Amino acid sequence: MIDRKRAEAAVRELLLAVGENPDREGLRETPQRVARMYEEIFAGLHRDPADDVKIFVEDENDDMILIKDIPFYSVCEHHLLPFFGVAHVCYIPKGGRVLGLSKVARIVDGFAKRPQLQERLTSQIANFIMEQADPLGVAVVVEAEHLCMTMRGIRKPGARTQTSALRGAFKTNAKTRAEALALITKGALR
Ligand SMILES: Nc1nc2c(ncn2[C@@H]2O[C@H](COP(=O)(O)OP(=O)(O)OP(=O)(O)O)[C@@H](O)[C@H]2O)c(=O)[nH]1
Ligand SMILES: [Zn+2]
Repeated sequence: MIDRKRAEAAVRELLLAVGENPDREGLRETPQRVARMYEEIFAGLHRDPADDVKIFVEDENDDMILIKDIPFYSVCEHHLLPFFGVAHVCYIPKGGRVLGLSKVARIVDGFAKRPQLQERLTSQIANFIMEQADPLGVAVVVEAEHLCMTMRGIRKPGARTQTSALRGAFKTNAKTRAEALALITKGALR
């Protein structure tokens, strides 16, 4: 669990360090509030993503399944600023084993709610689905905007980073990969 008291003390210390007065009216409850917020936005550190898995066996279904535009909010581990966007998760079930649709979004959330790197978020989702559902393949594409690149530093608002992780058939079979990437990037479902 997150050590709330320690987080509160650290936020108070940070306010002092930046030259603020943590005892002024508007800031008095801020350390508690921020500590509570960290419990929420870093909840994935203390949850087993396997708890979010539910698998159904669906008649030897081996057709591609794409869950598109799953919104997520994460925190970049370099600056502790948000990065956010959408994840697209595509997989081909094996032996009819399909994941509950909402569970895919829960898996994305669980890995997003930690100090993260976009590349690691992308590969963790793909690896986890491979381990848990043992599908023929998984393709995960994540598109995000990083506040550390837009509100500070290089300041390039609108710059978006796209990362992908391909496993199984999506890695080995160019046609399967092209089909998935076309569905994802062309917005066939929009
Ligand atoms: N690969 C990758 N880089 C990231 C991610 N989030 C932030 N970064 C980058 O991490 C790098 C950290 O660079 P540093 O030079 O250590 O930090 P900095 O001086 O604050 O860098 P600037 O952002 O360029 O001002 C920056 O280039 C960020 O854009 C991510 O999810 N993946
Ligand atoms: Zn950053």
